[in-house]
Amino acid sequence: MSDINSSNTSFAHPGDEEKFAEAPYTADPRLPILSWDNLNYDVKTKDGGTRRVLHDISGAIYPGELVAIMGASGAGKTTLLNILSGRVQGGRLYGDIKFNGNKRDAHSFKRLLAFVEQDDLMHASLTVEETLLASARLRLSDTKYTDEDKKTRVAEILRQLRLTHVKDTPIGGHFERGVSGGERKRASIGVELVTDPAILMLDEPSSGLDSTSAEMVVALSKEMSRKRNLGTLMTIHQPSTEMVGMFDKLILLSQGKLVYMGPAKDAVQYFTQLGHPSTNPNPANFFIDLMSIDFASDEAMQASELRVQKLVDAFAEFRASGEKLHWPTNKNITGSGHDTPVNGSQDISERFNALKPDISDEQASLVVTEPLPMNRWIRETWVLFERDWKLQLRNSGLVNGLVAQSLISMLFIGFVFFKLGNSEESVQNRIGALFAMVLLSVFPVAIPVMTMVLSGRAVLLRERSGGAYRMSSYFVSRVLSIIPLVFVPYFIMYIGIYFLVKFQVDAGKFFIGLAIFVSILLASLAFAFVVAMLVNSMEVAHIITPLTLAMLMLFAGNMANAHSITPVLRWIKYICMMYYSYSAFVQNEFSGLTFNCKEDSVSCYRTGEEVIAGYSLGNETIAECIVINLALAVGMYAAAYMLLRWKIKPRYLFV
Ligand SMILES: Nc1ncnc2c1ncn2[C@@H]1O[C@H](COP(=O)(O)OP(=O)(O)OP(=O)(O)O)[C@@H](O)[C@H]1O
Repeated sequence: MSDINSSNTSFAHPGDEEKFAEAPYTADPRLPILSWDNLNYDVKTKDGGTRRVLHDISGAIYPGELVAIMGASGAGKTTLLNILSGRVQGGRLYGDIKFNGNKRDAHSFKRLLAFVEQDDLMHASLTVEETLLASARLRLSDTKYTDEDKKTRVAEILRQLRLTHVKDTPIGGHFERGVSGGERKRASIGVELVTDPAILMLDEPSSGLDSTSAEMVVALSKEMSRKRNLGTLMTIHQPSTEMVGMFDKLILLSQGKLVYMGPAKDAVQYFTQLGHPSTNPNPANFFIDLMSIDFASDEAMQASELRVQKLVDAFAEFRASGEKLHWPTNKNITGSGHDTPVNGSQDISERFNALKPDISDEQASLVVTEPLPMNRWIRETWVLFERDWKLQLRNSGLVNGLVAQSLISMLFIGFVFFKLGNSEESVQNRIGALFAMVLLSVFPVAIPVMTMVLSGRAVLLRERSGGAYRMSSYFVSRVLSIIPLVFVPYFIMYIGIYFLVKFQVDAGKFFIGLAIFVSILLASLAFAFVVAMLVNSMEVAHIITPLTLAMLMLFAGNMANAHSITPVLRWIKYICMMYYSYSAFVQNEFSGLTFNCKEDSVSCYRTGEEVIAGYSLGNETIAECIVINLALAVGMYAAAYMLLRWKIKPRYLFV
């Protein structure tokens, strides 16, 4: 393949030449933006063998054209799209893929690829405009674009995708009403298009949409391909006749083999020439019927397998011997009718031969395809913080839940242990109130925070695979945006409980208690992050979190005496944030207190120091307890971050 002449670089937006001058791709319509040759993909079977899922697939896509991958269920459409987008994991991949005529560089390829997943993974409570703007702010360079430029670009994309009228409507999701399915899909496309990609790939963009919305998505994809000179590739299950008419090229797959790749409008005629005249007014249904395996009986299966194999062989022969077999029309390969400067007499086999790469049967290497970050860390973190903060405030269930639970807990504890005084009974009540405070700073904090962090995982995966930001920016912004959300209602709870219960009226003790409270809240949040990063399933997380916390609670020093725990398990208290905060709370509150024991009392603590010693809670000073709790929190945040990096760094097969 010829080298790309940089002078051919085309600019997506007139007037933006300066900004796009560094675009590392050309959009010369005579040269394929992506070509692939002899792709073979094997997966492991349960019996330890291998199964070939894709067989010798070759093809190419040119700038400005819209190509559909079609085939029956299990034909290999998604696998091919994943391989071409550099998203396939596991198995063995052989062959060659070239981007712009050259071997792909994982980082720059990902930057120039817009991949729209089948599920529209966006934050439900952000509006359409906010969603696109966040994508633009994160994925466009600040040195090239001002914030105004980014807003202008988003407005332009909204207009092109016919989304301006719903720009202030939330995306919506399972539990909240938002834009329609078709609008959501178009918003997903917009999120990817803000970066000016060279290639747009869409996995089943019509799934779940009514026919009108599906047609609009395909029509807009075509319009975008033309206007922006994008090579657009989509998998599609059973498009309508109108949709088939919009595609420039079709890639027809059956059982992982290529049955046809060429102009969409010539496909019916091609099969007619092979002795299979169309039997269905919808060409897509005709192709699927022709390529499907009939499992009704052994005979039907053999007959259909034979038919498919003949089609595969015929297409291979067609490509190999282009001298004899020509396309029914002499138009260029794209068949798009747009101004493609391709020699009109050139036949398809020549075009395919022109794509022959110099390397073949190359086995894929495993790479971590992380595009390089676009902006400074601090800016990226700030954009993410702003978005997370907005998302959290709009999560009324979470905000109201945290406020309600802190107020209810405050009133409940406050009035159960109201005005403790210094009676003999007040010792038990004080102990109970302090332990309740510890429990309330752990369970009701860790569980909702873990749920919130885990529920954002799908969007994180999508954004990370597009290289929208650094993992550290995500982590820091997530932690920082959650802290005030939890701390504000819990501070109110602390103050309320302190004065209702009437702990020692002493400013020093009040603020030391507050410091202990902060340390346990930080540790609880860190614990929630560890669980959210450790597991993938919400169900498992909801079992693990309360179970682990309930186990740790046994070591907090209230239920079991810290000194008398079975030696083999005693070490657990040293990693138990509840133990340190409870110990610190008890020392802070009881030191300096005296109690009025009844005359006939036999087991009355006379001083607070006796209580601290009786519960074996004075081993570490208050300062040590706070420092250890903070160290535990830092350790857990570090562990959560390492887990995040490990989990969200999928190793893709890349050729
Ligand atoms: N990693 C894998 N392990 C095992 N089998 C796999 C793997 N990847 C793909 N396959 C198999 O390859 C075949 C093609 O799968 P693929 O998902 O690409 O089909 P598809 O044409 O997209 O189907 P559908 O339209 O139903 O989504 C299927 O039989 C699938 O089970």
